[in-house]
Amino acid sequence: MLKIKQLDLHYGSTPVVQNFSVELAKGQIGCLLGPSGSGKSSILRAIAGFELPSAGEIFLGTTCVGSAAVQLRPEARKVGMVFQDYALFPHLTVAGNVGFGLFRSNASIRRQRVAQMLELVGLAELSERSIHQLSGGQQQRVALARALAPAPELLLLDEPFSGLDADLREALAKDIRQILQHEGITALLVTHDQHEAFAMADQLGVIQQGRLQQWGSAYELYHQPVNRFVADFVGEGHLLSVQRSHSGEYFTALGPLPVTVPDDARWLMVRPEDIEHDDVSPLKAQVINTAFRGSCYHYELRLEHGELLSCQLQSHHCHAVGEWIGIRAELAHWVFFSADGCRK
Ligand SMILES: Nc1ncnc2c1ncn2[C@@H]1O[C@H](COP(=O)(O)OP(=O)(O)OP(=O)(O)O)[C@@H](O)[C@H]1O
Repeated sequence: MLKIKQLDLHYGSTPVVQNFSVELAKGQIGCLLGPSGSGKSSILRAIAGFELPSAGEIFLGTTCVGSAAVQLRPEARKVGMVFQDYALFPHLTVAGNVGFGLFRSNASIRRQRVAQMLELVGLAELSERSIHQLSGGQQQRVALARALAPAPELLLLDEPFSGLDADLREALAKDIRQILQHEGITALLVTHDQHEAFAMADQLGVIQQGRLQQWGSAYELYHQPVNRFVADFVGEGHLLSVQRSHSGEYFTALGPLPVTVPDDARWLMVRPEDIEHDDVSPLKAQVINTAFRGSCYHYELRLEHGELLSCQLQSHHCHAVGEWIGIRAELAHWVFFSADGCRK
């Protein structure tokens, strides 16, 4: 449904996106994750038709809608957009906002479609309210209903939840996923927030300085990151230095490695769930920070020679900062990186 092939974007002579390729099948939800300024919004704007590619091609279905030579007008692309600030019209009611893009339809079809969209996003009761009488989450639903009303083939969502608090963001992300799946709409979301990305997307891409580092499922990004940047950006974790003894045995600060270690492995990735508390373990770590997270405590730990780790323990365990506790490594995934940061 959406195919982007080797896209390059420049602002003036400055390259902002380079050799970017991804594909989404019909009905799939994709997500672009990356630090501020990495080029995520520029990619959405190019898909919507607001930026001209300097190289590469953007296909919607079998039609090339954007390349250095082809630039289909934004309104001819059947692409809907939902922005960070909702961009709702304050002088129109909820229904007026949702029906805004349906100016080509006659009044009765427009009324019907607006009612259907408001039903879909769970706001049927509020159709005559003005925008300022809605909560942030309700406004976001109106923005979604407005973007869906003209039946776009592709929906682009640029940081759609960033004005909302964390709990609402995740709940809304799941609701919107259900609505999009129900309607069979292909969507591409941009966010900084990986919880939101995991709640919503089938396929995720991590971008660094305009270059796609990895495109895959949340599981692949978390457990099989292609490089240190993706490992750092997705989820939490630490890297322990891999050493080789005179006898040829590989080890880290956690002890000998019980698996085959690739020759030039330099770092081992350790996620918080890889570390368990074990009072009788000879391996000790000092608690340097704690954070209560309801179902668990999150601990930052320091090993004897200064290496850092983190772990999550059930919240009835309560260890004070400064305390030494016994720990044990229980790694289910062995992810090694070479000195240049690539996964081995
Ligand atoms: N219209 C523009 N003219 C010139 N430079 C721009 C323009 N828009 C964005 N940029 C620059 O292009 C780079 C990518 O910006 P973009 O908005 O695509 O990043 P982003 O990953 O979406 O960032 P954020 O997460 O902060 O929204 C940044 O360095 C930005 O300053």
